[in-house]
Parts: sequence; structure tokens; C-alpha cells
Amino acid sequence: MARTQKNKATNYHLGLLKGKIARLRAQLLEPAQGAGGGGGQGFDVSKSGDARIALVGFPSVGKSTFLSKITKTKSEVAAYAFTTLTAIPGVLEYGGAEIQVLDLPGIIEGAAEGKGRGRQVISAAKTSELILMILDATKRAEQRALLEGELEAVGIRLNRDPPNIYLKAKKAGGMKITFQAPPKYLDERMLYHILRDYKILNAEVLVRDENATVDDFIDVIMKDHRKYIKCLYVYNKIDSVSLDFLDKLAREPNTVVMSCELDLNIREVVDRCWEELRLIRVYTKRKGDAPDFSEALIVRSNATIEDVCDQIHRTLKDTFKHALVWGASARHVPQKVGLGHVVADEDVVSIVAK
Ligand SMILES: Nc1nc2c(ncn2[C@@H]2O[C@H](COP(=O)(O)OP(=O)(O)OP(=O)(O)O)[C@@H](O)[C@H]2O)c(=O)[nH]1
Ligand SMILES: [K+]
Ligand SMILES: [Mg+2]
Repeated sequence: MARTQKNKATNYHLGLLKGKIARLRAQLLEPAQGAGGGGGQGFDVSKSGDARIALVGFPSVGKSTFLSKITKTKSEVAAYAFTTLTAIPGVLEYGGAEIQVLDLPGIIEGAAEGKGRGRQVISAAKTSELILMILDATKRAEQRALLEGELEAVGIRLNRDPPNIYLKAKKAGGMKITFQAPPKYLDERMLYHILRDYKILNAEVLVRDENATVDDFIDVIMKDHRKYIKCLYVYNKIDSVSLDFLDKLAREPNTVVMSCELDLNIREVVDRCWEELRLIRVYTKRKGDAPDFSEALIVRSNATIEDVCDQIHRTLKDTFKHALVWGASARHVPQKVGLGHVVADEDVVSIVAK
């Protein structure tokens, strides 16, 4: 690809190559048959709590120091690289929620290809709802792009939505490729040949985004190997950089700065994590009683009354008549709602049974 000049005429050729590379890379990442270790498996830590955050970064950026600050777990801290050799889980308690925080071994360039424990670390990161990319404010700026490249290479997409392209493989009927608006970077012939390379010969494609690229299209074909995860960039060790530089870092998007050593801004980092996870606290209330604010039910954003019922008890739905809701999601209080009503943070809900 590097030898090919980029212009309109070679665009098609480059698109096909990208498709082939993505397909071959996915094959490489498949754990080899019977090969055992070093494969795509994460660490043996089961998920627990309401969400999982993974701490990802180069060695000695302060991942374990941070875990020890925000949870009761003590993960070994030292000045040498690769102090942490496995996944260490801790529990962050926040607003009634329990969030699992995974301290992970440091990764290095080439991690995606299996250097060090890289593949295992990245697999563990892939299971999280939020990646905290811990960066050393005193190190070169390229560290961030390097790490992003490693995560991208195994199919993690940070702070992005899935491409707005519909693809449905079929058993027969040939290829039907439609563009909602004239595409800037794609054409029908290119998509046709990329699909063929993936042995997809019958399919319906609708490209809804005129700015969609070949990479986007490949992500849609490979959607079983892609994971869209939020990432917060956390620069640690700000005790050791100039104020000017610190100011510049702090203005970057999705970025927070801290010093574990001086206990600076830790609370703000944790608050941002909570915001990024977009978890919702719902309090329950029995008829005639005051709401129970001592224990929150934790649900995902856009959760409905049905999700709330499932959190309380798996058979509650069967006897559900309606619910009464007080709080931000209610048009008037209390609002009488059905299972489909979408709740908001800190709502109070009373379930009325048949
Ligand atoms: N100056 C400064 N040093 C820090 C800060 N936070 C951690 N350190 C130091 O950085 C070194 C590495 O810290 P660790 O927490 O072991 O880093 P890690 O990212 O877990 O390292 P690995 O497990 O080896 O990947 C230790 O010597 C810490 O004391 C900070 O805010 N400022
Ligand atoms: K270390
Ligand atoms: Mg560590």
C-alpha cells in the first residue's frame, strides 16, 4: 500500500488491499488450534458489579498506583517496568454502584501482535465498558497514538459509533448496493469486490453516510470482531510537568489530568468515569412508604421500567400492572407508566402488581 500513489484511480486498488489485510489480520488473531497460551484469551477474572473499567497503558505510568488510590485493593507499585504481571481487580464504590476496576500489566508497542502479555491485556480491555488510557505526562506525546494503534489493530474502536452502513448477507439474489447520497470515498465496484474477497456473494448494502470510508465498510463486514468502547485519556504525573504544558493537555478532548503522587484531581477523574459510564440510579418505593434512598438499583442509560423490574426480580414482570415514577423522566409526578418507559438518573419508581 505504501508503494501505491494515492489518487482517484488507485483508490479502488487500495480499498481492496485494505479489505484483504483486515481479513488476514483477523485470521492471525484467531487463537491457533490447540496452541494453548498466548492466544486471544483475557485473564481469568470474572466480571462483577455494575460495570467494568480497564486501566490500559505503557509500563510504569501509574496504573497500579491509581487502582490503590480509588479502591481498597492494593496492587504492587514499583519504579520498574512490568511490576504488574496479571489482571488485578478492585471495586470502586460510587453513588451506590459498584464498579469493577481492572489493573492490567503494562503493554508495549507490538502488543497487538502478541508482544509481552499484550494480546491478553487487550482482550481484557475489550470486555470493559470504559477504557482508562493512563498516560505519563512526562513522556513523549506519541505514546497516546501508539497505544490507540495497538487497540485499533485488534478491533477496538474508541469513542466512536458503529458506521452508518446496513449490510445483510443473503443466501441468494446477488448483490444490491445502494448509496443514500453520492459517496465521497466509496463506489459500488469496490464494495462488490471487497465483499467477494470475504466470500459474500449475495447481500444487501445500504450506505447511509456519504463520508463512509473503506475502513468503515470493513468494520461493518467484521462487526463480530469489532467493539465500540468509550475511552478516557488520563495523564498522570502532572506534578512533574510545566503549568503551560499541563494546560495544553487538559484541553484535549476526552482527557483528564491527575497526580497520584500528590493526590491531585483524583476525585475529578473518578467523577468523569462515572459520567462516561452513563449509569443510572433508580430508587424504589413501596406504596405508603418513603422512597428507599439507602440502596440504588443500577441500570444502563436508556434503561426502561422493564430493565428496572428485571433488576429487582426476574419474575416481577409477570405480575406487573403499571409503575409510578417520580423524577426527571416523569412528565408530572407521579406519572403512571408501562414497561417501555425510559427512566432517568435518580428517579423514584414504585411497581404496582396485578
Ligand atoms: N512523579 C509521579 N510518580 C508517580 C505518580 N504516580 C505513580 N508514580 C510512580 O510511578 C512508578 C510506577 O507506578 P506503578 O503504579 O507501578 O505503574 P504501573 O503503570 O502500574 O506499572 P506496571 O505495572 O509496571 O505497568 C512508581 O514509582 C510510582 O511511585 C505521580 O503522580 N507522579
Ligand atoms: K511499575
Ligand atoms: Mg502496575
